[in-house]
Amino acid sequence: MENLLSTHAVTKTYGKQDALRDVSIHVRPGEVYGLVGKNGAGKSTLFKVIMGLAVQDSGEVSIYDQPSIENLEGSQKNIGFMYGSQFFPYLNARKNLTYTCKLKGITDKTEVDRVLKLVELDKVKKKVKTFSMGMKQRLNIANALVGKPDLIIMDEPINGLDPQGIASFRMLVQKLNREQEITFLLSSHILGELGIMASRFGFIHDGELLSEIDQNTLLEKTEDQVIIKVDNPEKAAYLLEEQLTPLDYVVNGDKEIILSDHIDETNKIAKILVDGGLELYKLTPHQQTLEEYYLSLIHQGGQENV
Ligand SMILES: Nc1ncnc2c1ncn2[C@@H]1O[C@H](COP(=O)(O)OP(=O)(O)OP(=O)(O)O)[C@@H](O)[C@H]1O
Repeated sequence: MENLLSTHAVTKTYGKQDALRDVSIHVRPGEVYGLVGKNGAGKSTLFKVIMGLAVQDSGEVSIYDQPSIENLEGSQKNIGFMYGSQFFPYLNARKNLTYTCKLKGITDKTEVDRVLKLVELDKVKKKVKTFSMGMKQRLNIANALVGKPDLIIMDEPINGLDPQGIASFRMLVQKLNREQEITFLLSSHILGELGIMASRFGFIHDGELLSEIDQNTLLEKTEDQVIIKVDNPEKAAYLLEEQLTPLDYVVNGDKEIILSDHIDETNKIAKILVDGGLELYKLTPHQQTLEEYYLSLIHQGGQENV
């Protein structure tokens, strides 16, 4: 089995609005897959289609490489979905999850304890209404874990968490992925965090999947660069173009020159600029971030799939 979950050319429109256009993603067993896209990119719509909560206009969803429509109910038991679950505030975690078991038809009396232990809420007795955001998030995960799914899907799971909550969430996902062999499909527009959590990425923009790429390839593609800040960027660009060829650079919104080649020649670059009478404020090596990579993909209109 190559893919635990895949979509094939899924298209969905709301009136005249294209929410998804020919979106094909491939989530392999054992991955933490990060679906990256800004607000309105189509992430939630894709998840709703996968879960059967919205109906696509065309295209297919496959679970274990089988079209899910043939065995929708059976297939979806393998998926835990976290989409802003609502809990009973006046009940504790255990009672809320007992209710989830009832809804899912799970009769095993040890299931609630098993999932509460996995998220370290087994000793907590208080009502859910007194939970912190981080605790609610762990309860959300426990809720998705009920019934031992192979895949957990979470839409914007780190929204609203503080930095400490985000770090604990990341560690919990990585622990469940490693120790319980659970595959995760997560979406986020907080790219820095997703960048260190996921092992593969799908980049979605305006309803289209621009690229699918694994962590190692992403590292190769997020190029090393040099950032230069001077008093006169136009003159600096002219001097550098004159003396370093070929030269690949852009000027960002802060009027900094971002060089993608000649990055090992910082001494030479400094000399060209200073000899040219420029005031040099900054000359620093820089590794492109996931966010910058995403923006460059949007700029190029997207291409490769790896
Ligand atoms: N029920 C709906 N009716 C009409 N338009 C919708 C509906 N749901 C989503 N859309 C539109 O479809 C597009 C994709 O929305 P979607 O919610 O999937 O994006 P998203 O990437 O999840 O963003 P966000 O994080 O802001 O929810 C947007 O332009 C949105 O306005």
